[in-house]
Amino acid sequence: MTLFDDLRAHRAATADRHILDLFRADPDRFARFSARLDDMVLDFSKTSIDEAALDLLLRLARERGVEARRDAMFAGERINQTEGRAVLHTALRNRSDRAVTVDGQDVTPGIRATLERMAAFATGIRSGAITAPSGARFTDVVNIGIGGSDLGPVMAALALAPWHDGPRTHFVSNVDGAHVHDVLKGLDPRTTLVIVASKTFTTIETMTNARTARHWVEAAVGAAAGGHFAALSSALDRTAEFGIEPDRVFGFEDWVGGRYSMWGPIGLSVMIAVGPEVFGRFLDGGFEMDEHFRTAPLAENLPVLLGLVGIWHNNACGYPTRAVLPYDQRLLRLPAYLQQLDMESNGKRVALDGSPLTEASGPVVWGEPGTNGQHAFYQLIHQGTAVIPCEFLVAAEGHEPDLRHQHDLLVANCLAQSEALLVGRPTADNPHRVFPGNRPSTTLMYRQLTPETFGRIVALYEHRVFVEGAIWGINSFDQWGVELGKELATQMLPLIEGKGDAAGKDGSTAGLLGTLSDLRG
Ligand SMILES: O=P(O)(O)OC[C@H]1O[C@H](O)[C@H](O)[C@@H](O)[C@@H]1O
Repeated sequence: MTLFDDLRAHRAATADRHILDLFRADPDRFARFSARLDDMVLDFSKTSIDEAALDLLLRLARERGVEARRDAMFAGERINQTEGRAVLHTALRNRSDRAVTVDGQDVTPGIRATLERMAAFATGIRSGAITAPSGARFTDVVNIGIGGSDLGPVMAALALAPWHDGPRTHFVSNVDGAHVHDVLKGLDPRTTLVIVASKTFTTIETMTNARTARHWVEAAVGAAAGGHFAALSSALDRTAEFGIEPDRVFGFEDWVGGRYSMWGPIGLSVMIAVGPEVFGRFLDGGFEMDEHFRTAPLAENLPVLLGLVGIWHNNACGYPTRAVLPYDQRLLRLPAYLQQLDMESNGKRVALDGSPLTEASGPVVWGEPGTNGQHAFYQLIHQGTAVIPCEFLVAAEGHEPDLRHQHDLLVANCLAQSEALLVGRPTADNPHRVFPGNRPSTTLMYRQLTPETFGRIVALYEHRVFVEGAIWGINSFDQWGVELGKELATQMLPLIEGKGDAAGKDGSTAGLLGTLSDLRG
């Protein structure tokens, strides 16, 4: 019997019990099954986790070595074994005097120097001291990147909108020409700064969009186009090859994973939008969560507890998905961001040693902001046959004092939804109107979506993914599963261009290639 088996046995023995019974039996349940970091509270009392389950989960975390692995990460050990790399995105937001070493070398001075260069550049663009070669002020910034070089900055630009006082920011990610076309269509190349964001500087979508943007700028300003470009990458040889001036290149090391990279140079577009000071407050928030994760006892540790809730729902209850439901419009892109963070990190089928996993790993993560989701898919959450654990996020205060009544309505809806999921309406004269209730949710409540809070939220989820990955014994920091599609796309392109032969392709693919050529005439 493993602890996973014990958890399942405990779940089976208590499956008929209503979560409301847990509240009846324990008036302190909310206090006992919630945790706090400053003005942020994680409530997981509306789940079926009881004292015995929590004990087992905490034992599991210890048995699976979560603490040792966490310490190894912060110590700069090469815990990303399949790529032979350290995992040190936390170093990007290390606001302390502590050295962070990789192979005996303190990486902090390099990180600080890059951050200062970013700040000088961002300040220059914002003040107009750095202009286009013509002397024109940059009014718009276009970040071209995809995956980890896009989702974080896109999410942050919206989350930090109340602090946005710099040039307008735009994002191009999809290789679909519609994306770059539609974004550039509304802009003036003479006053646009293009930031090419790519850790590897080989990603075909980004390189293709970057070349398109280059032609667009060149058509307007000719040889001065170089002065409209900057690059964010860990491949400095390739940025030079692309023709980007070295003083416009902001580098980072291979121990920053793409989906963990928004804290450093990949965040430049955000820093230009909100300024280095506000960006620094975002880093402060991330650092605060790091310190908490490193030092708080497991039973009070927010990322650990959120991870254990995930393990309970996935491995003990067998719920294969979880919904992230921010009642915070400015977290609109959090679910998309988490889809990469969580599913690319923990969507794995083998353990660190290559042996097949015997436990289910990364669940499907999905969601939309409330209240919009309520008018779309909540029907299934309340009355569908699948149980979907819901993760609500909500701020006590909005940023629009004049619209306090709307914020009150927002918060009322958030609390009403978790209450409805819990309590349900089990008896009704019409079965179509029955709400079974007893459906689990967590709520993360914070005072306000400040830059610090936003940093804490992102770091909370990063470490939650870490905790779950450590418990499953997988490498959360590689992503081999994205490679095959890339390779096949490269091989497919000549066939799409009508230059190759579909012999050897499976019947469906050959059929679709035939259809494509028919449709194209
Ligand atoms: O930043 P880049 O090197 O361009 O990579 C962009 C993205 O593409 C890859 O396919 C990976 O799956 C992602 O983890 C990465 O964030």
